[in-house]
Amino acid sequence: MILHKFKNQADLDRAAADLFISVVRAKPNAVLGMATGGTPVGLYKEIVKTYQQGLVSFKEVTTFNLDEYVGLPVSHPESYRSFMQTNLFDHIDILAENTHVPNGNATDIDAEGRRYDEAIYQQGSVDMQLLGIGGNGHIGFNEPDDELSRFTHKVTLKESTREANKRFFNSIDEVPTHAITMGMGSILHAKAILLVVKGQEKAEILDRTLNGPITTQVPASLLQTHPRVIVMTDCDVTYKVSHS
Ligand SMILES: N[C@@H]1[C@@H](O)[C@H](O)[C@@H](COP(=O)(O)O)O[C@@H]1O
Repeated sequence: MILHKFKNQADLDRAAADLFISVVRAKPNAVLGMATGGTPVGLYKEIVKTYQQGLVSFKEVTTFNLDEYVGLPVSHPESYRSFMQTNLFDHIDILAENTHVPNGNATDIDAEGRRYDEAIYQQGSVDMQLLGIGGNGHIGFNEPDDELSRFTHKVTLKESTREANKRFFNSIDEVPTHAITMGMGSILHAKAILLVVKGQEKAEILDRTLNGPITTQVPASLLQTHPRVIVMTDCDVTYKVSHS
């Protein structure tokens, strides 16, 4: 892993946006893995700014989002499809048919998971996967557990995750109880991964991600096994590169 620390979130957002933009400039038909939550909002704003300056085009880009709530109408402002439209897709020249978000309203969620993985694998692999991290170490919606799933699948959200996400809803009762998420295998299949972690309250889970044992109880710790992970953060953490 490579750890980049930033003094403020504005610099972090710009650097993260620049990394994604550099991928698209090098490969105009790049496949990008997208994330939702509070963390990527600023970096999506920076990408939109650069697009509006005419410095990058997304006409040939394909995107795959990590996850979606189960049972929330797509038109709900907090569906991850709505989030992506509002924060990014509506403001750039990406083709609608090239943007993929799992369908959380599919009648057969298992079949939807298989369809989603096949769509990713048809593209070869994701060139650059963006990740945030949950307070409990989840990535996508892969929650801590004794076992983790390889493929896109349905998950029951932990109460701590629903609590963390209730700030986007009127009350906890409105936060869905289930989601569909890319599995750990689909995520780790990406050629490169950018993990963005903001806020000192996530310093401890980031430390466990970087330096702790590789464990399914901290799904993000599996990133230690991937050869090309860049971490951008404003947290006060260190990356221990040896046992000493
Ligand atoms: N499923 C998403 C994750 O993809 C996200 O990285 C994480 C952290 O969210 P935030 O950036 O709002 O802290 O939780 C959400 O529930």
